Amino acid sequence: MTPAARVQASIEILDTIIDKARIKGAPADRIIAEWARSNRYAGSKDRRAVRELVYGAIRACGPIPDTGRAAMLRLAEINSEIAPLFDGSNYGPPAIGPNEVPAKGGIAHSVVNSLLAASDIVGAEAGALLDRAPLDIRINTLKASRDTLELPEEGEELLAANALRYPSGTQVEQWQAYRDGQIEVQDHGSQWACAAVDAKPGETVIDLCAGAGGKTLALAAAMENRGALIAADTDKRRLGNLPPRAERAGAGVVETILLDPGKELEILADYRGKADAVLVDAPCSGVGTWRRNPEARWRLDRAGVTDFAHLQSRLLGIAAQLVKPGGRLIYVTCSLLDEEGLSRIDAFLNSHPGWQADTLDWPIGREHGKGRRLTPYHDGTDGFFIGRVTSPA
Ligand SMILES: C[S@@+](CC[C@H](N)C(=O)[O-])C[C@H]1O[C@@H](n2cnc3c(N)ncnc32)[C@H](O)[C@@H]1O
Repeated sequence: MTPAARVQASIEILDTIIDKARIKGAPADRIIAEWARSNRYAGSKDRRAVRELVYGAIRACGPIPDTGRAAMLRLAEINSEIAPLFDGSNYGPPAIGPNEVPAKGGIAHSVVNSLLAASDIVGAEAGALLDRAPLDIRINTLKASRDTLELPEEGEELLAANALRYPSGTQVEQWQAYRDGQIEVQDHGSQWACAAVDAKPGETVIDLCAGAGGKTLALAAAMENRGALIAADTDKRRLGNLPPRAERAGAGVVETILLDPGKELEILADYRGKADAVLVDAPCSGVGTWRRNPEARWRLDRAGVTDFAHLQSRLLGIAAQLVKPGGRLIYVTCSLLDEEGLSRIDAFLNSHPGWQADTLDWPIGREHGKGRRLTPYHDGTDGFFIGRVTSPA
């Protein structure tokens, strides 16, 4: 593909991403993958270049743009190599007209900007939400040790016990250590979220919103594969990805349980009042992961945040019934909106007398309400709110 053809392909992909974002349909990643599948003439360099252009344009636009072309024109405003490629060549985009208006820049649309500001995410804190995320790995102590593991490239040592950082785009999936399950890709902040669970060998731990098990696998390693580790989720497709990952990681302690929305406690009845720890890695607006999914901000609205807050409180209520007396409930959200973070813990403590918030005294993040906040700007991690509460003994 010529550079101009790559720009035109990116514009068309952006059109689809914009349409789907409006109806909360398929995410950008899936749309790009689908384009690559149905355009086999695009080689690996083309695919990489198109991906860069698409994500560059998404990051450059604040509110949702009207069209893919307007989004690309916005990128052209900050990247001088793009405008000359609007050259009207075969397969390239038509020349830029005198009255064409690029999409707006900024962080997001005004409603989201005010939600962020209300949670004190402004200025550089807000800007860093759109940085490119580095690639963090966790050394899987079920199969390797930090002292002896040899990797093809030297990573930056991070604060979490088994974390290393590589530049964005490092192809760790091609390393033998990855194929052997000795390392997992996991954001440094997510590793700290798992540390908050403080899972120990022999305990009964429930990962109530396990998804594909990003955090479950870290819990299995902390438990040294001993005890009971239940990975539950309502999403069959996501949960279905966990068993092969657990097998690769040697995490034999993991048991998956598919939940029915609204009947979670019925399905988990055997564990009522039995768990030493329950992790609620709640569904959320994902503000803290915009570095990876920058188009997620085009899907976010006021009503969506309110819906998430209701679901988060409901899940906390379910989790509380699974925790044994004196046990721990860990609440994690990758949103930085207080309504989805510190307010949920405050509401929980108000409605659950006798429960106590624990202090997470860590060398990373900052105290935030009755929990801890990690942000891309302050900590170089995805954005997280992490809170831990202990049930009355
Ligand atoms: C933030 S994601 C979890 C990510 C996962 N823990 C990880 O580290 O990869 C939230 C998950 O909550 C799940 N979820 C949504 N509603 C739920 C419910 N009622 N009960 C349990 N899980 C639910 C979603 O399917 C989604 O996988």
